[in-house]
Amino acid sequence: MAKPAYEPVLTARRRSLSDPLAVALLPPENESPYDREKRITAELEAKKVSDGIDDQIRQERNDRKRIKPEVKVLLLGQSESGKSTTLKQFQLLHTPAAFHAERIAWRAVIYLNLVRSVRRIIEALSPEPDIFDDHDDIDSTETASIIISSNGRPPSAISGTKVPNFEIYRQQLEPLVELEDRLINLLSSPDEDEPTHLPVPWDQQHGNGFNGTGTPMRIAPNGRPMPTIMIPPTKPPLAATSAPNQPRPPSRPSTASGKEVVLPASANWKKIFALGGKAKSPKSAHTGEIEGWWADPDDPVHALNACAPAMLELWRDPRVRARLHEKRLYLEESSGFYLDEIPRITAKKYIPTDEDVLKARLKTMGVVEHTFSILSGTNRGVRWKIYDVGGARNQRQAWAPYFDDVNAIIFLAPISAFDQVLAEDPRVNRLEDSLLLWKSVVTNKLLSKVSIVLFLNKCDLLQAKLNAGVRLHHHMISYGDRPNDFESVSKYFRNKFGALHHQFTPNKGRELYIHCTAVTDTRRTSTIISNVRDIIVKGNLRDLRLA
Ligand SMILES: Nc1nc2c(ncn2[C@@H]2O[C@H](COP(=O)(O)OP(=O)(O)OP(=O)(O)O)[C@@H](O)[C@H]2O)c(=O)[nH]1
Ligand SMILES: [Mg+2]
Repeated sequence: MAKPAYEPVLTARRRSLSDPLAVALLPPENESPYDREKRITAELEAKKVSDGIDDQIRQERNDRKRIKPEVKVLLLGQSESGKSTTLKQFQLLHTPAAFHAERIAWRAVIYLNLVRSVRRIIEALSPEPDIFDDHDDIDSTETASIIISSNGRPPSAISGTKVPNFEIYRQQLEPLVELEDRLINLLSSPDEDEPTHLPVPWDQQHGNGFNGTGTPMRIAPNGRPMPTIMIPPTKPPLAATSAPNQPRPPSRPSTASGKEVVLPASANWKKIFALGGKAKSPKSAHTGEIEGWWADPDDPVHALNACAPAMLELWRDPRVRARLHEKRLYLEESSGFYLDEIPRITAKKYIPTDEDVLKARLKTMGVVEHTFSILSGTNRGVRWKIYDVGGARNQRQAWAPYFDDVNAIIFLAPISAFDQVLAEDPRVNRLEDSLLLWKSVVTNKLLSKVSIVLFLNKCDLLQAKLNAGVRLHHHMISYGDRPNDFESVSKYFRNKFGALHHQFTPNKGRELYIHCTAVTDTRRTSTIISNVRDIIVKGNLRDLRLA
């Protein structure tokens, strides 16, 4: 009989005879060929089972190596606190190629931000009271940059500098009304006045891909709302402020009449580089030169470029600045940044810089998720999921489904907003709202095991505001007569938020990490993000080990 390929007996025979187990396993001396064959078959069978178990163990070990730890972070805070800007900083740090690839798509948003700033100036300069506005000069829907007069009088009650060129400016800049409508239509989904439902998915929209009919809230398969991004509403068109004899521009479509404007956050919209009517091929058929949007006569850049000299003159007019100051309209707090960059931004071949993108304002509706992995350093291989939520009051119900599943929260409180009111409710002070929101987050039992990092944000604006002489005490009586400088004020807020956490957290052992931030500042923010990342990962790994 042929010998089996495998001869375990030989192995056993080599064992030392002083080993009792080896002796016990030796085949009997007088083993018959039949018994031998039976024994070898049984031993082969046992080896197969044993090898199978070994393979399984090896496989599991490999699987364990492949499954990297995952960290889920939720960005929380009121609207305009800087959540999406923080997310952009994470993207810039960890997926810079993707961030840069999207840069050009922010062009339309930046144009709209600039156009709105200019229009707000025109409105503020108007000698006519705004007949469409129920709240005098206090814009009920877009208060990010409105400072309520500390003496309690509405800003319109403060008479002052006249701008003799107002009518010329208004006429020269009238094309911006139409341009604004175009940009809004380009970036929005209609009938989105209050976000009771999220817009239809991109691929279900009709026409040019930007306009479609609204359908009930988009829900992802996991039961969570799908992401969208929104642009803040505007005041009525310039027509509302025009002199009685001036012809009024045509009324705006419903999407633009002070309602929210929706920009889907799907990756698709970001692929739309051409903002005009025709998509351009990258190379001209005639010359072989690269062609872009600037070669498209319908692209908004042309209207913007034509208005650039008037915009520049308006913004540089000392009387205009004086009037804005009197009316306490600080455009620096919203998209005023672009006003200092008019020639660059209105250039035909303008490509947004990283800073431009970081400062571009889009209101978030729903929840936006960003995933990345850390490829180097001590936290190599950790997978991150960051959820950016809409912070407006009617968006906050979308937060809760994420509470039972996150490892960390970065809460943003814009402490420069101590003298501002909520866009969604002008009766509510922004800082009061932040404190209440903070309290509800730190009190929440579902979040008791979650690491919390607090960003006291917009410190750059706080500094500028305090330097300009705005006094915290006028808006927060409890501040008393402490010095009105940055150090004292930021320390006061640090203590106030810290004390609420200390008093109300259900987890007394939880350490709170507080940073004073200006999340539009990439250099400072990247250092903070690295620290925060380490803290969160350490906490998360510790929890995994304890589990
Ligand atoms: N100067 C300055 N501007 C900031 C800072 N943080 C955010 N911003 C600007 O404030 C605006 C609002 O920031 P977002 O990040 O969109 O705010 P958000 O919290 O995502 O707001 P919602 O999406 O409405 O919840 C943007 O124009 C930002 O560029 C900051 O620290 N300093
Ligand atoms: Mg946002």
